[in-house]
Amino acid sequence: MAAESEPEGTIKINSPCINLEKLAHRTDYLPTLKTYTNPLQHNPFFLPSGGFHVTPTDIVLRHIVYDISSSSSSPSPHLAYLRAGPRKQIFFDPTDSTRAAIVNCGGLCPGLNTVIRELVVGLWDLYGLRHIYGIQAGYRGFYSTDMAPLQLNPKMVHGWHKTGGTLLQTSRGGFHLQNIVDAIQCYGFNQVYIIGGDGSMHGAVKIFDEIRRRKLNVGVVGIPKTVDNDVGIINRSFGFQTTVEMAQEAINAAHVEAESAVNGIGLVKLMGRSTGYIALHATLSFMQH
Ligand SMILES: Nc1ncnc2c1ncn2[C@@H]1O[C@H](COP(=O)(O)OP(=O)(O)OP(=O)(O)O)[C@@H](O)[C@H]1O
Ligand SMILES: O=P(O)(O)OC[C@H]1O[C@](O)(CO)[C@@H](O)[C@@H]1O
Repeated sequence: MAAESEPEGTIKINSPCINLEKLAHRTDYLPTLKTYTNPLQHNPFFLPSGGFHVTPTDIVLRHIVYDISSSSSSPSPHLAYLRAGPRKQIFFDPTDSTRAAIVNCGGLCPGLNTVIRELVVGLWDLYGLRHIYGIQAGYRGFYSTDMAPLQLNPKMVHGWHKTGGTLLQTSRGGFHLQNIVDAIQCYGFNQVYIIGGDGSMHGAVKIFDEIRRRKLNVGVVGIPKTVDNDVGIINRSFGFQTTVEMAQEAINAAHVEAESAVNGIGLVKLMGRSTGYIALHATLSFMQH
């Protein structure tokens, strides 16, 4: 595969075998966007070793298992995605005016507070950001007059990973595209991190489309949240493991009851939507007969 980088972040692939999924980027409509050296290079607590940085030619294949004798199970060209991870050059000035917003929407999932905390600590300590805001109660928190964004810093989120639920609160509904993008513009946010399920991600795409239409210098990041672990292109969704552990406790309790009764049967109903990974993993790891 021959690949040629244009500005950092965009890439031209010359391979009939790889079909790289196009990722919308601000350079599509802001071609002269300035780049900056990633501050991780100079962080005294973080020394990136060789091969640490992800380059524009790093990809992830959609399918990793193929039968090369069968044309039907070997899609051609192979679908691939750009790999996420730290780049040597970044498109935000970390020391200056960059303002980040974090929002979570939809239902609860174990680990939400941990993800928010890690984002805040990572942005603050590793990238040097000093303007990080938590949007309260989902999408409506961008524009609701009674819920101003919360200014976050590592001290404030110190113990958040020990608390369940989400300390930013969450909600469904309230997706008003123009109000949300107006608020992003008004608060001067340049980075918007959206933690949510499929509904939230549909919203994230619409938000980026509107940001592109207005030609704003704002990056939108979708962080998939599903307790069901039903997103095929990631290894494991956060919260899934905790859910499996809790499910095992329920199975264990039902098992004890069933064994203590004559002809006893324990029945445990688990969530998991159409995939059943929670039931599968909890049952396999319990393995009592
Ligand atoms: N198609 C869509 N376009 C824009 N916004 C959407 C869309 N679907 C849902 N949303 C918005 O995204 C937010 C979360 O959606 P939803 O309640 O469906 O949860 P979710 O993100 O799918 O998470 P969960 O898996 O927990 O249900 C809501 O504010 C909702 O209004
Ligand atoms: O509220 P609904 O549409 O019944 O969704 C329930 C589903 O939501 C989840 O709790 C989380 O996606 C699934 O495990 C469950 O099947």
